[in-house]
Amino acid sequence: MRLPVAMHYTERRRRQRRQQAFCRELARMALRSLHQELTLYPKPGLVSPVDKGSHDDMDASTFMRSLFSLRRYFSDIATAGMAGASFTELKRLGIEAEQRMLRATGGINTHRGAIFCLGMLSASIACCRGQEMMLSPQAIRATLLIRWGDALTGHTNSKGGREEPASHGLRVAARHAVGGAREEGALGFPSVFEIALPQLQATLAAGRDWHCAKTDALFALMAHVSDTNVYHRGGAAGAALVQQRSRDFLAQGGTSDGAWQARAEAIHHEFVEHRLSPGGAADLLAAACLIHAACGGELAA
Ligand SMILES: CC(C)(COP(=O)(O)OP(=O)(O)OC[C@H]1O[C@@H](n2cnc3c(N)ncnc32)[C@H](O[C@H]2O[C@H](COP(=O)(O)OP(=O)(O)OP(=O)(O)O)[C@@H](O)[C@H]2O)[C@@H]1O)[C@@H](O)C(=O)NCCC(=O)NCCS
Ligand SMILES: Nc1ncnc2[nH]cnc12
Repeated sequence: MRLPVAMHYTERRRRQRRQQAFCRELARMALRSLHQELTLYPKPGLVSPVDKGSHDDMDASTFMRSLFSLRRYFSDIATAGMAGASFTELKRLGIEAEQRMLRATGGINTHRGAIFCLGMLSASIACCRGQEMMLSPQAIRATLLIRWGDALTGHTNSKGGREEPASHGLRVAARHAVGGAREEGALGFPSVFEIALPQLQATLAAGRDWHCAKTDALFALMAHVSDTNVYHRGGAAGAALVQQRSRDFLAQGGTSDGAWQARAEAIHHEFVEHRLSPGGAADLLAAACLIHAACGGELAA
């Protein structure tokens, strides 16, 4: 039986409202995930409410201003992703968000990696939802690669295109042959899905709390990721130090060891001494929190 036209219209409007509400909720999750990363301490070399880590031009309030400037962005990119927008459209939203972030922070780059990483993942989560798929890490990653994988690979290969000013990431990639954020995206964020998320889940499954889970996940990321921010500040020697300290921390049991807090704090001070800042790993931790939350996990306070 055919529904009357008015009923079709009402049903369509209801569905549209539900989808808009989902995109707004997803944007809130993305912001909460970034906040979850910011408030974590000890966090080697990184900014937290306790101190400025290895940075002298930004503190936690700079990050909070940046975070507020991204409110509309996450909801816009989710809406675009739900509608199956092209990568060109997502990139336009990403570039606008970068500009708003830089205005909010007085020109300091707080969240460029996060705009890219959590932005693409938000688009993918919303796209899954738009197709009424069950939200799972596998579905979100597969959707990202099917929809935008080719374009993300193109984005990696367009390194140094004339329209882009040479970023720290591009310079480091050329000098040290490391992939960085672009390669992460092109491969469907393996560090989020294969490193950080399983580590978050393993620590929680072992009965430790959310704070421990985030800490272990951050150390797992620092042990594995080629973080262009670390190379930019510390070169290959700095990157080797970050990986070694992180592997040692995990080999001693991570947060299952009674003295983990003191050990993490000592590594924090050592990184600050060397001016090292694993900002890429911090962004990827926030991305893993977002996937955890979108798939039904709790983001504890
Ligand atoms: C794809 C882009 C992200 C461009 O990346 P590019 O390769 O050109 O490099 P950068 O501009 O340097 O930015 C990359 C940022 O990504 C983070 N990152 C690093 N390594 C990884 C990694 N392996 N995986 C994932 N993410 C990674 C990292 O971000 C954090 O560090 C930031 C501070 O960086 P920076 O300003 O360089 O360093 P400072 O120490 O502060 O410098 P000084 O004190 O010396 O001045 C901090 O913001 C963290 O976020 C890298 O910085 C992207 O820019 C792009 O293409 N944008 C266009 C928009 C777009 O395409 N969007 C797509 C749809 S959303
Ligand atoms: N907490 C933090 N400190 C420094 N750089 C970062 N990039 C992303 N999060 C960061």
